[in-house]
Amino acid sequence: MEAFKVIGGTPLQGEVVISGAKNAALPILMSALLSKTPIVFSNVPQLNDILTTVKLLTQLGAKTQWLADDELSIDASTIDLCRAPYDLVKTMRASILVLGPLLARMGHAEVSLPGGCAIGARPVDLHIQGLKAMGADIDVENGYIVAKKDGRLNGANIFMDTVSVTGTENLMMAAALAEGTTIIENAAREPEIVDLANCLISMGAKITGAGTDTLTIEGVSELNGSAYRVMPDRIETGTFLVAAAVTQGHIKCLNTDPSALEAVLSKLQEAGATINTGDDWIELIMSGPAKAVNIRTAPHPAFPTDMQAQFMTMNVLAQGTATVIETIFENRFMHAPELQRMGANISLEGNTAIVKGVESLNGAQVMATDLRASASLVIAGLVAKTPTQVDRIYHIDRGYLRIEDKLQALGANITRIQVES
Ligand SMILES: CC(=O)N[C@H]1[C@@H](OP(=O)(O)OP(=O)(O)OC[C@H]2O[C@@H](n3ccc(=O)[nH]c3=O)[C@H](O)[C@@H]2O)O[C@H](CO)[C@@H](O)[C@@H]1O
Ligand SMILES: C=C(OP(=O)(O)O)C(=O)O
Repeated sequence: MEAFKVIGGTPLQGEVVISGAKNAALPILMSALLSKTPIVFSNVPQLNDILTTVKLLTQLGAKTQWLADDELSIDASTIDLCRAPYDLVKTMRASILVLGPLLARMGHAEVSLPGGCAIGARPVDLHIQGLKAMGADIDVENGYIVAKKDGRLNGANIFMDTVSVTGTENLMMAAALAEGTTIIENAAREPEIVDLANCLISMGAKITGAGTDTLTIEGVSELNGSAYRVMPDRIETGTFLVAAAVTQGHIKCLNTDPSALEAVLSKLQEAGATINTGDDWIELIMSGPAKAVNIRTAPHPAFPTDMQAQFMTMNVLAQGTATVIETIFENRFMHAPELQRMGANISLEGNTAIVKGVESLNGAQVMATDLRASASLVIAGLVAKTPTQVDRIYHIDRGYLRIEDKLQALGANITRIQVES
């Protein structure tokens, strides 16, 4: 098994090129299932989750080909299978995103129920309810969601009880090929929703309201894509900015989009960072210890849950005491006990963490439990007084492209090592 060995003490300095967004690329690549023509996607990060997606699309009968490191061609004109099997879904929950497109295109989809994961139960009831409202007949059989519809799905008025990112994406993709108009209320407003909508529109879909809480989708009978460029990864960007802030460094993130990171940038400024931005870059300068900042996660445009763990590490070493409230996932504090093993002062009560800043952390052997928790532990390692080993980094490889290469280029001492499993 692989782990990271991190030797702390060097402020991050220099420039880092941000990759395409995992959470935008996943639904966008799945949307190729709706197109009768081949599409070339660019700015696609070759992350483990993306490779799983390519495997899934290939199993369904699509032809996929990497044309360059970050350029992928998908031809789904030939899909012939409608089943996403458990062995793929269990490694990547986002496989649920084939449900809407397959049902809309083929009138039939079988997708393994994802089950829970380290950060919470994560049900998919809203995906199912929305598709039922569009006329689908859906049952759960032997752990699989089995969905059928004779003819096209029907447009429907759908109110989502809880704001769900992939739920909104699944329904938006299904509605794009439905007969009639679908209105999704209380829709997610994340930038990745806007990116998916733009991709679908480039394929001929009629969608308005992306980025607001009401989406209107007028179904069309056929979609034909040609090319689409995935947006930059706002969470990778935020992670590098926090790493630079914690190490009191000075970095510039290139190929990114500051407008997708407003809540994160404003919290970094509150912590004492100087932030400069251009159209596609963000510079951060931190010349002293961070000030503690309170965080409350909530759907976009509020502070993203995917940045909570990284900010917890910043607060662990900050001046003062911070309250961190996680409102999206019921078990997303798994990094806290690992940070405590490095000397952090954190007390947990339900969905609230009280973090009292300490002067320094000691290195330790710690275990990554999920994607962003792993990032928070790597950041802690970058400033710990003694070496840190972060185990189970297959979590981090799901969402960060060559993170050790990018951190090394900024001056960090981090290496990938083999350890006994
Ligand atoms: C691939 C991807 O884009 N992943 C992101 C997506 O996950 P994902 O789309 O899975 O997260 P959701 O937005 O659906 O989850 C938000 C909340 O809604 C609940 N819920 C969701 C669906 C449902 O049918 N029923 C239900 O109760 C969830 O348990 C959770 O409490 O959004 C999350 C919230 O911003 C991010 O942390 C993930 O990085
Ligand atoms: C939770 C995340 O991803 P996923 O929904 O793929 O588990 C994440 O990107 O932080």
